[in-house]
Amino acid sequence: MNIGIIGLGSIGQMLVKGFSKSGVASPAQLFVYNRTREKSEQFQADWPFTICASLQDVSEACELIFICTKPLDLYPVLQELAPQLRPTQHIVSVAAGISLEDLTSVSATAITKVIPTVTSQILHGVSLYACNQYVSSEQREQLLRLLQALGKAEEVEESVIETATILSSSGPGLIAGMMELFAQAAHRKSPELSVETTRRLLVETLLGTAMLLSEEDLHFEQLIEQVATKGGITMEGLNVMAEYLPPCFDQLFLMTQAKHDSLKLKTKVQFNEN
Ligand SMILES: NC(=O)C1=CN([C@@H]2O[C@H](COP(=O)(O)OP(=O)(O)OC[C@H]3O[C@@H](n4cnc5c(N)ncnc54)[C@H](O)[C@@H]3O)[C@@H](O)[C@H]2O)C=CC1
Ligand SMILES: O=C(O)[C@@H]1CCC=N1
Repeated sequence: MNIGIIGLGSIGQMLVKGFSKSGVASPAQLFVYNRTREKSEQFQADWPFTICASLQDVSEACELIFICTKPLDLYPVLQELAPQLRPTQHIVSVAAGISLEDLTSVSATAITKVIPTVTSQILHGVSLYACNQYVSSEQREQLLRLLQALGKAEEVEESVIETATILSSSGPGLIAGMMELFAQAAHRKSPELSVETTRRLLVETLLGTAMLLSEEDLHFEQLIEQVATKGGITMEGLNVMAEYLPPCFDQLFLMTQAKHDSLKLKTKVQFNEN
């Protein structure tokens, strides 16, 4: 099956790499359209997909089409595609903050909302997904096979997709942000340890931690028990985090939800005005 990718930014590129590296689809099966063609040409050197000259070219060639533009650039793309869609085609929107209801209002055809993650370029991470009522079981299976090649796939209700997005999709950026603050604090305490060194120590620690949790199927609490010797040092750090981090994470969810909501308002205007 040919797969269309519209928008070759972080997520479009992740899909090209992930599908190709996993072998679930070869570059020959990928048809890419990006607003600026040069970007596609540069990327094509490593991943020999087909560059399309228009949305129509993608639509003619592909049964499954991922729209990977930024949320505010999605409406015009879907609006142009809608009249030419065949009943067998399946559209995937990866835009955070655009509801299936709004998407389906433009085209009463098979549409799935997928919230991917950049970590899927190395075939790890979770893709969240929710399908509309027009997606057939065969289309769902086909998509699931692709998403599972990128890591794990988890079907979620739209009512919780925005909270889950912060964990699985914003997560890599947020974790990197936390690690940078951790690295900087270590350097402030011991300036003779360069920030490069503190970062390097943390990356390896992050990798080992994730692998241990996953391979031994440990809960966070079980790992904490292994590390934090009773009456020892780690417990002091855990106590500080227990005091200061819950309000920080509550605020993080508050602010990211507010951003989701304002994005939804802006995109809803586009969908309702037309
Ligand atoms: N970056 C991430 O980790 C995640 C992003 N998303 C969603 O993925 C979407 C894309 O995000 P990014 O890849 O980060 O953005 P990006 O800005 O890196 O990429 C967007 C791409 O779309 C292209 N584009 C814009 N209008 C176009 C059009 N009319 N036709 C063809 N191409 C067009 C741009 O040239 C650009 O290459 C967003 O809707 C975002 O909400 C979802 C989950 C994770
Ligand atoms: O930051 C963003 O808007 C996108 C959606 C989730 C992850 N990245």
